[in-house]
Amino acid sequence: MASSLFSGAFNLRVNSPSAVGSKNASVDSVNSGFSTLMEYMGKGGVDAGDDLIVLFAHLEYACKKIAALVASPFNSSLSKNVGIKTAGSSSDRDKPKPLDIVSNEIILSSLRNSGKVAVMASEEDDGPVWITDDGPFVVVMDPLDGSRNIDASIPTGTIFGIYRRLVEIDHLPVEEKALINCLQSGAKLVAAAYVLYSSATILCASFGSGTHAFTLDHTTGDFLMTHPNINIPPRGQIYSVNDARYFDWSEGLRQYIDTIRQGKGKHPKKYSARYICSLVADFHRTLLYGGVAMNPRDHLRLVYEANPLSFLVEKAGGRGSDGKNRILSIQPVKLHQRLPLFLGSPEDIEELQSYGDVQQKVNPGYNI
Ligand SMILES: O=P(O)(O)OC[C@H]1O[C@](O)(COP(=O)(O)O)[C@@H](O)[C@@H]1O
Repeated sequence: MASSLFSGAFNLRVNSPSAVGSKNASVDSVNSGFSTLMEYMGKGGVDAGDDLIVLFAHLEYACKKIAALVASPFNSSLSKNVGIKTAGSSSDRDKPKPLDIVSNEIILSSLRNSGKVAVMASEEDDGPVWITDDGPFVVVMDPLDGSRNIDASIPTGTIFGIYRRLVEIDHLPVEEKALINCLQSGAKLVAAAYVLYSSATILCASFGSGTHAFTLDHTTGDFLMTHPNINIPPRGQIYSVNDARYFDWSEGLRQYIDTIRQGKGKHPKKYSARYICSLVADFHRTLLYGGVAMNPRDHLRLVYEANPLSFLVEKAGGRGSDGKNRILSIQPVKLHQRLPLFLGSPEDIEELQSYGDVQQKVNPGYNI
């Protein structure tokens, strides 16, 4: 009984108008069955190419391991890096590592095993890691965003951006070409994805045509397409920001938030606030329900967070902005460059930007 209910729910999804009315005709054939991420990437779907399929198979594997790790009863000692020594050991090597470091290692090992990655840059590392000379791809990533919330079992996420290796600079010294490859503008992304570790584990990806979400089926280990061709609502009714910073905000941002809270903006409805303080979770909700998710101070990273998420929101019909400029048009100059970030529905972002001065100028450091 339970299993027929379960498959019934799946069939509903398969036959839903959004699944049938997909933008990409070749994807329709896949949507006629409940497709996995791998099937979708294959020839019957988006035809992402063998190299990218192999890479994603490895990323999938790494993220399933991270999903298990964040849900593990043993993760609280990992997340605190409290230095519990295992019996009989005395060296630092045996100390538990924080979850974001463990996640970084899991993904790096998968990228190495894929054989498809020339260079990887991670929010957790000081500089890029050169992996293999002939790898066709460059991967930039935040291995475990929101990990400061993990002790309270609040959702976390992994973010990836994937570029092609710049073959024209293959002759440069490794350090130089590694950095240049990782500093490509977001407009050159060939794919981006995030994985949300929450009540469900969801992998949301774009390979350039549409943004699609796949939910991990724990019974088979497959990521099943549950949200084909996500279209962010043109306008939402939710704003997502750390409100406690109100008195550090610029005048424009205060006015904007005051206006939409009271239902006096272009949308004559009072907005509601939602803020998980976990970027992937706040972004995922925004993608599905619309509105705007923002961090107006120089905090989030252009390379690892802003670019991949802007790529995904744009492919879903939304916008990614630093308050003034389109994120994907900003040329990164530093690997760990930080900036204000506003992601969301096109009409909400346009209205927000019309207030001009929405970036937070002061960043006093909030130790929480
Ligand atoms: O403290 P703020 O400005 O609300 O920032 C919260 C944001 O910072 C993050 O925790 C990422 O910051 P870290 O990379 O320092 O962990 C996001 O998940 C979240 O959206």
